[in-house]
Amino acid sequence: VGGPAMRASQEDFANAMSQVKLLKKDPGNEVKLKLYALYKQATEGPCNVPKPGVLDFVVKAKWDAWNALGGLSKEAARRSYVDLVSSLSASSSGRATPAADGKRADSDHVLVTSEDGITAITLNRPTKKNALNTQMYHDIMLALKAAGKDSSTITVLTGSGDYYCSGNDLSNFKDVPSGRPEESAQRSAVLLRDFVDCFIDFPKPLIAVVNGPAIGISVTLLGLFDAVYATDRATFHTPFSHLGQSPEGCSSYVFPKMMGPSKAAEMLIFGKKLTAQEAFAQGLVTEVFPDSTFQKEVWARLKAYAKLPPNSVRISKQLLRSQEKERLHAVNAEESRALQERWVSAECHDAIAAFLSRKAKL
Ligand SMILES: CCCCC/C=C/CC(=O)SCCNC(=O)CCNC(=O)[C@H](O)C(C)(C)COP(=O)(O)OP(=O)(O)OC[C@H]1O[C@@H](n2cnc3c(N)ncnc32)[C@H](O)[C@@H]1OP(=O)(O)O
Repeated sequence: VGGPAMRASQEDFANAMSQVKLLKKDPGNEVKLKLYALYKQATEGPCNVPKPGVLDFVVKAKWDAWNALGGLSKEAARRSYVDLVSSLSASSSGRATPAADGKRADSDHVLVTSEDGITAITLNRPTKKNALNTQMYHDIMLALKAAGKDSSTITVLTGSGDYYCSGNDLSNFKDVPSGRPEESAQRSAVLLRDFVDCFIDFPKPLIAVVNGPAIGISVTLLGLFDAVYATDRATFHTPFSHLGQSPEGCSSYVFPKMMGPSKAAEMLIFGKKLTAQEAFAQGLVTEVFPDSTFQKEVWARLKAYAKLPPNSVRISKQLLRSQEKERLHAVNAEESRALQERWVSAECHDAIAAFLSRKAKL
C-alpha cells in the first residue's frame, strides 16, 4: 500500500492546507483545535513537547488536542485532516457532503463521555442505524487513542437508538471519484487496517454494550473485545457474501477459534444471522440480558468493574492479548488486502448498487 497511497495522500494534504485558508465560515474553536492537532501529528508525529502550564490556556488546549492523538500514524493523521477539511469546505459552500444523510459528518456521530472510571464511546447516528461513515472511522480511532491514555479503567463501545450498528455505511461507496475506484479501494483498505489495528492494540479492557442488532464490521470486531454484553433483542449478522465482500476485523481467524470452523463458516461465508442467545452459545457474546433491564444491569456491572485497580486490570488485559497480537496484525493486513480487491469487483458493485437503489435490504 505504501508508495502511491502515500504520495496521493501528501498531495491531498497540501491541497487541504490551502483549502482551509479559503473557508468562508469560521469552523469554531473545537474544530480548529482538531485541525491543529491533526496538522501537527501529520507533519511532526506524536506530541513529545513538554506539557505547558495550566494557566497558558490556549497553548495548553492545543497541546491537549495534539497529545490526545497518541501514536496515530502520520499517514492516518493526514487522511483525517484531508477528510475534515473536505467536510468543512462542503458545508461552508453548501455542497453535498460525503455523509450519507447529507449532513456534515463530524464527531456528533461519535460521542465520548468519561465518568466513574468508564470512558464510553457511543455511535450516535440512529437515523442510519449507526452505520459507520468515513468520518466515524476516524473519530472512533481518535476516541480509542485518547481512551487508551486517559485515567479511566475500562472503555465501552455502544450505540444510540434501536441499533448497535448496521456496519459499514454503504453510501461510502458512492463517494468514489469517477475513474479512480482502485485508488479509493486502496485508501479504504489502509483506513480499515488502521481502524482494526486500534482495536488489536487497545491497552485496557474494551467492552461492547450491544444495545440492538449488529451487522458487518460491528459484529466481526466483537472478537477483539474483552467482554460483550447484549440485549436479548440484539442479532448478529455478517452478510459479506451477499455484498460480494469478505470478512474483516480479524474474524477469519478469531471466529473459527472461538466457535469452531463450521459455525464460523455459517456466519462468515453463508451470512447466517444469529440471535443473541445463539451468539452467546457460540462464545461471541459474554452474557445476554432481558431488554427491559439491559441498560441498568450492564452499567451497574461496568461501574463495579471500573472500581478495580486500573493498572492491574490493564496489565492483565495486555497479557491476555500479547500471545496473539502479532498474529492478529498479520490477519488484519491479509483481510484488508482481500477486501481491497473485493471492493473493485463486479459482485460487490452490483450488491451495493442494489442496496443504494433500495432494491435490496438484508
Ligand atoms: C474503511 C472502510 C471499512 C469497511 C469495512 C467493511 C465492512 C463490511 C460491513 O460492515 S458489511 C455490512 C453493511 N451493512 C449492511 O449491509 C446493512 C444495510 N442496511 C440494511 O439492510 C437495513 O437498512 C437494516 C436491516 C440495517 C435496517 O432496516 P430497516 O428497515 O429497519 O431500516 P431502514 O433500512 O429504513 O434504515 C434506516 C435508514 O438507515 C439507512 N441505513 C441503514 N444501514 C445502512 C448502511 N449500512 N449503510 C447506509 N445506510 C444505511 C437506510 O438506508 C435508511 O436510510 P433512509 O432513511 O435515508 O432511507
